[in-house]
Amino acid sequence: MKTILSPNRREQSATNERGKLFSYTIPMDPCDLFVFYQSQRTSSTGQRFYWKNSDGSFRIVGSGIAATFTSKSPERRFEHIQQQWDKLLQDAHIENKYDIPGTGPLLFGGFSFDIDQIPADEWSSFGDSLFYLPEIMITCLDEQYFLTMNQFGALDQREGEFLKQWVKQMKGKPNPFPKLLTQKEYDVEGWLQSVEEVVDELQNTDMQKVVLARKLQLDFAEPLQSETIIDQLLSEQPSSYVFSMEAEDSCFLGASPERLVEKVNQRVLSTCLAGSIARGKSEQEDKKLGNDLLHDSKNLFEHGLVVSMIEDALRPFCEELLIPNQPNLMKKPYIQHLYTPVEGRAKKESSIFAMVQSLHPTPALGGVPTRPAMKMIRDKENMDRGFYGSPIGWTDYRGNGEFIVGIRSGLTKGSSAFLYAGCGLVSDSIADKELIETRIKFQPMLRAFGKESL
Ligand SMILES: C=C(O[C@@H]1C=C(C(=O)O)C=C[C@H]1O)C(=O)O
Ligand SMILES: [Mg+2]
Repeated sequence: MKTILSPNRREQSATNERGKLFSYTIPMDPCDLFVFYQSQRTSSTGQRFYWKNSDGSFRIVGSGIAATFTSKSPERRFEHIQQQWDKLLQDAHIENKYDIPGTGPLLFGGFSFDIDQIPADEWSSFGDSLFYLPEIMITCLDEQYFLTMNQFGALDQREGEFLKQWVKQMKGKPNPFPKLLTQKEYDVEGWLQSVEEVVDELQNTDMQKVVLARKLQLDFAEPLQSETIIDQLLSEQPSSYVFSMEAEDSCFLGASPERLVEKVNQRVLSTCLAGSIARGKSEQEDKKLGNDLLHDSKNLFEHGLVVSMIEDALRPFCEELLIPNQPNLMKKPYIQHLYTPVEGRAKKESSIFAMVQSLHPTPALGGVPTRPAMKMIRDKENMDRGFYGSPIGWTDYRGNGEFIVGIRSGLTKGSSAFLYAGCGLVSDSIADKELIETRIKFQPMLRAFGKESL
């Protein structure tokens, strides 16, 4: 069980009990949220986050931490975060005239993949659950911009006006990458062996799917700056979610194609994503590969398990749920996936945290049945996934929010980076093919770190 909280963090958690929250939202002129993130390097490194949704219509950036939320009880972490959040909001003073999701007090953060895995040093700043209420936040929805400030103790509203003027003048370019010293692909032979062992279990037991991941380590000559990597992700993966969350000297970041759940008012969206194939070099080859994927029984099975689980997990929270019978293709640079969109109408009382809890982990990252698959991953993967493959996202004080699955992602810590990629194993998986699939999935993050390929 993990109980990693630095003294610093514990102190910040205590601010939750420090008094009344004052939150104040004002509209502002258009600005570049990423430039704002960069500009906060000196004042707020380790306390920033960035988020862009897949079509770019919604972006948020946060800087400075007004309060940190963690949970002392890993088994009840989803409820605990929710309870602390509700308590803080109960007597908060909120001035927000705008009915815009993602404005006003908002929590940004995520949960680790598996509370029972032995924690790795590199994830020590994240723990089992970590959420921030930012001091300063800029929200952009459909090109409307808002500034939110959160503080314990009364706020001087003139500060907001001052900030707005200051943001207008910001410019900047991220620093170039430091020199790459070494690159380590962890025990490939051992991983292939684990795949064989898992496939053997899948052939001889009731287990149907297990997702096995692996990691790469890159060591640089100097500490990494998260903006250098986000800048690359924003230009190279424009149709994915791009996210970053800093914690002390670490940053979890990535460009994920996979929405776990979005809730705005009563509208619920989720994504079933599993089953993969490379992109073609020509349009014709690309079409052929896509078509092969749409008809491949191994991939369709891998995908179908995700669809049924998501359906079962969301059904109790929704009055209505719409799920197409056949998957589509989702094409991203380097990879194409089988994709089934899910749409629903939430019951009035359904909370996004409860939905996240019931969805995590879907068989896109865990397996079927969930518990034995999780144990298999714990035993065979030989690593701590940390926040990789986990829910990461935001929720506002009105209960709107969105969480994605933190894949195509990596962690920076000081001058090191750890990249993660996995694949869904079923009974007819072939180890070498699955290895190639993980190589393709590493590609976007490797590029974001300035590398062409493995
Ligand atoms: C596990 C990852 O991706 C997941 C696994 C997939 C697969 O095995 O086909 C496809 C999409 C994701 O749900 C990853 O990118 O690391
Ligand atoms: Mg796969």
